[in-house]
Amino acid sequence: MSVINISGVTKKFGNTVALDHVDLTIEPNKIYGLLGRNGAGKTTLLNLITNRIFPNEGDIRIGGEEVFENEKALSKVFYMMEEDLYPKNDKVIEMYKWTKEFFPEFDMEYAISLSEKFGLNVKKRIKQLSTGYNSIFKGIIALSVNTEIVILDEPILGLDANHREMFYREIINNYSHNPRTIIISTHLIEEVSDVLEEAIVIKDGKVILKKSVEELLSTAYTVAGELSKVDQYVMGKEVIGEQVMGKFKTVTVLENTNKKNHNLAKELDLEFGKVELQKLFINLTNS
Ligand SMILES: Nc1ncnc2c1ncn2[C@@H]1O[C@H](COP(=O)(O)OP(=O)(O)OP(=O)(O)O)[C@@H](O)[C@H]1O
Repeated sequence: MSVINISGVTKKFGNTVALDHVDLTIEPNKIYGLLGRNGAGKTTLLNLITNRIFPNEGDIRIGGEEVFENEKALSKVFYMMEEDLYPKNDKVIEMYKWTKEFFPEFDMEYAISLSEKFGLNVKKRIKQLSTGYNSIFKGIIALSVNTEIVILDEPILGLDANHREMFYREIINNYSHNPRTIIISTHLIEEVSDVLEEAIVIKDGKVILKKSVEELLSTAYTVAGELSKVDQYVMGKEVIGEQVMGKFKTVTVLENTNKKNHNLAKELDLEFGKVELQKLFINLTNS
């Protein structure tokens, strides 16, 4: 069963092909990371899913129904956009009330308790919020809205390290109480990697990968130790990153670990480690 179904979708802006025959299935109750370099087509895809723009070709369905001017299908989705669309003169609390009118499942109590937790004064006007607090405000709405699908486009824009950590923890906490489909589009891949179950990588308007993060991380590993021994170890293997510090070297190898590798590493006194999602992403999207 899928909640979002995208088939053969192409979107052009003049001569720019922002999305090129994209097929994608989003399953229920998973946290997805939508990853891609600048201009890859992430926002275009999210705008298409939420019917803000229309494809030149292809079909987009939510819960089996076409999204085009379909209020019922679209009411299942909440889209936290990077853009700021809230009226600047209104107060945070007024925006919470306004959201509840459109999304009756909006949990006001939770929104207010989150505001306290993050130190967001709900009596402030939107225009008085700093960039970070503006993201917190939008993030709180997204977490409280209780739609079947929640889309977050760059949700941690301007947040300091503490607030980012708090926000990621809150996503997991929220999801464990109320599993649903969450799609997070972000550039801060390493930070969000523990939150994600599945990664979707877009490159030049095409979906080049859709895999569980666990599976993805098992496709590579790091190995570290004395420089010459590491060089000996990686002979004939595909290396996608390396770091040298004096006589010490760490490399990222693109392959599954196996017993043979483990034995060889042991012989050479090398240590295995986990690859970072960011490293794999760079390798996938670099060329
Ligand atoms: N309204 C528009 N008019 C013209 N070109 C557009 C428009 N929106 C997007 N594009 C182009 O489509 C391509 C995909 O853009 P999109 O905003 O979807 O990328 P993105 O992956 O969200 O990038 P970023 O990470 O930088 O936000 C880019 O080449 C962009 O310039």
